[in-house]
Amino acid sequence: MKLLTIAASFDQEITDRSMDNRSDIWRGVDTIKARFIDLSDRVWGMPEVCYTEARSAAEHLAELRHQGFRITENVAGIPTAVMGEWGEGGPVIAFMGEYDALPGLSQEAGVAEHRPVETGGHGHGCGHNLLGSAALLAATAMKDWLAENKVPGRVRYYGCPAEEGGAAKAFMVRSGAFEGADIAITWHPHSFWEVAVTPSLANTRADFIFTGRTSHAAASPHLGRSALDAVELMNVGVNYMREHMPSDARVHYALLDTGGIAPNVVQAHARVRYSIRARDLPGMNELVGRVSKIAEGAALMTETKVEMKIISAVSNILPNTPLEQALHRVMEELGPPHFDDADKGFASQIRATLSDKDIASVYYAIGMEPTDRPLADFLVPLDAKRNPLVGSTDVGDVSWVVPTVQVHAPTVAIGTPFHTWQVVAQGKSGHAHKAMVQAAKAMAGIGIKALMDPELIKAAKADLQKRTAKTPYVCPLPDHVAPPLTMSVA
Ligand SMILES: Nc1ccc(C(=O)N[C@@H](CCC(=O)O)C(=O)O)cc1
Repeated sequence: MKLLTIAASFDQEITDRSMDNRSDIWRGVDTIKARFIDLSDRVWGMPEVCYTEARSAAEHLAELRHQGFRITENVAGIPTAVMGEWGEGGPVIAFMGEYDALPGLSQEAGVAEHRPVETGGHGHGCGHNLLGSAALLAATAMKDWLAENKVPGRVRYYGCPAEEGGAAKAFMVRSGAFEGADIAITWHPHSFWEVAVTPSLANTRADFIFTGRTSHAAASPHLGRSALDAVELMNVGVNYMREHMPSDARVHYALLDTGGIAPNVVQAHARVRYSIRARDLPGMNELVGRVSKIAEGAALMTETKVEMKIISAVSNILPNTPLEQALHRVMEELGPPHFDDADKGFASQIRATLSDKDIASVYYAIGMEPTDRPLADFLVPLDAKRNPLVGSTDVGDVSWVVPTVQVHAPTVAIGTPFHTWQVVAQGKSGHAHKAMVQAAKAMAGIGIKALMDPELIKAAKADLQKRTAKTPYVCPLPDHVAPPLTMSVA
């Protein structure tokens, strides 16, 4: 902490001192950022999907050890989940990182054309290489600041695997891993520089496993009962349900087992995975019930048997107004990343691979008319007239038990759709590195603000209390469901 030279009034003193804290911590981020940019690039180069992030988690663990955090491995019984804590007493500020990749998105870095490194290989199509590394950078800068200024307080870094479909944070919340945290801070790569205020959908992934009876499809079709027919009928039934569900609900499916490759063998087994999403848990549970009735109907029609197996589930995100407002002020003070001509040049090449609709769609989400800028150089107003187009995230479950806030930082050319090769291609770019450092500064900035201002933590907790008073958190994971550690290898 700097000694104060100008202090016109007590209020002024508080403001000036907290400004000083933030500029100190931002300098701290700059001092150590190179290690974390390297970490992000290394994780980019070892893309590992859903619960198989052994090397990526080991990289994060090694950095936590190097920085002197107290380590908890195997969080919630998940081998690729890790937690580090540093400090004593005071409030507990939690930073959450991710490092899982996506299947099928292998792509070279730094080129503006689709060029897989390895056909069918994985890739960081959601930018989680940057996500985990910048969250660890923020946690480390905060730890250094606490050490230097001898301020009581604890900082935690949660290394969270399997955000893409594995709901790791929901399992971690269920196991009590977030107990004791006063606030939770994270970020996500994005087109824009803003406080993340868009809601997310509660989401359950469930497999419907049909069993029939095999038979010769020409000689004795009347003796066979087709599990594949049942899957087809179930999908038709669900497609008819669509008209009669809330317009913001989403239901989609993937065929995991179609029963074999021979049309002349009646398919005795088939499996379809559903993702069933709604704006809140009661809405989602109702839809899960309806989809499961349709599955039973399909089994009845085909004289097959059906078993429903929940794979994972996440809650919707609860906003936190005091934290969002405080973070917005921090991001205003900090400003967007400063991109240079090389950054803008590469982003313009990526932009040329996008359609006008891709670009219009992200501007529509923040209620703005499209511009020609390749990269975001402005802060989206907190009260922008948003038209959110939303997915789901396991950050949702954390937000129900700990006041949570998230940064969006512009790691990609404006309009880049996520889960595409273009995100992977930009994952080690100059603009992604600058945006990840800026995200770390915003996270460390709000972290230090909360740590030094007990009123902010109190207000954040009161906001959470108010939002959950009538609808307490009920974990969407049934008790018997364990983390689906082998879901991506099955
Ligand atoms: N800031 C973001 C957070 C999540 C996602 C995302 O694509 N999540 C997946 C994961 C879904 C889940 O966890 O249930 C999805 O919506 O399909 C994208 C941006």
